[in-house]
Amino acid sequence: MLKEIVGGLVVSCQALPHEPLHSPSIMAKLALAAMQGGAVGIRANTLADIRAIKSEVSLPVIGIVKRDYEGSDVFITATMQEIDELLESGCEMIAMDATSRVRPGGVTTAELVDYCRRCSPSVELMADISTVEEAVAAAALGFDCVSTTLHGYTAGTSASKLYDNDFAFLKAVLSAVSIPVIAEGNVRTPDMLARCLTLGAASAVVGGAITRPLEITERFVAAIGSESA
Ligand SMILES: CC(=O)N[C@H](C=O)[C@@H](O)[C@H](O)[C@H](O)COP(=O)(O)O
Repeated sequence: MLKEIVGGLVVSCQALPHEPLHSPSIMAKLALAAMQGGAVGIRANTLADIRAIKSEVSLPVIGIVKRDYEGSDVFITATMQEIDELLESGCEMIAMDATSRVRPGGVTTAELVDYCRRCSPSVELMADISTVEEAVAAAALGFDCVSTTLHGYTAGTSASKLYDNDFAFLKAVLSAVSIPVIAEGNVRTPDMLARCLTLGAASAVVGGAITRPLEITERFVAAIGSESA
């Protein structure tokens, strides 16, 4: 999959149960629109959504399963159960939380990588990281690529956004690891996407700015009146 997405745009098609577009068939249509618009890959959540997307588009899919567990902040592909669901989905790449946080049940990220490699060696693995140290650790564990997905979404990084200081975090990760780095998280405009690729990101994943109309509407509404202020 990595080869197919280098230099291109991956569109994340996700809607959680509390979101208006929550539905596998809607995610499949969003993926179709993304493909027709020129996306080279899709990122999607849950076995049901991935199945629906795969029946609608031919693009490779980065699969995740978001599930909350008591006693752990890890929610993106946290345990072997989620890995099993993704292996069943036929996705070409599995993304999992690769932060330094403790996983549910005490399973380690290294054990999950090992499990994926044994069960399905052809499925590529993406490490969703939040810090440079986690990116370095993920490369050492044998992940095929790292994604900046969780930068800004952990207790230690919540004050930061990927685009701060002209993508300073992305630059730091790019200089720290030799495996491909994917820019993901708050890439909100075409100019931002272009900047990430110019800086050396292998690809970028864009979600909300394309597939979450509620978020897009809120941004427009927030601008009302701001010109005169
Ligand atoms: C932090 C987290 O849960 N990120 C999730 C990871 O799959 C998705 O909710 C994001 O939409 C995705 O990372 C793309 O980011 P953005 O929607 O900002 O372009």
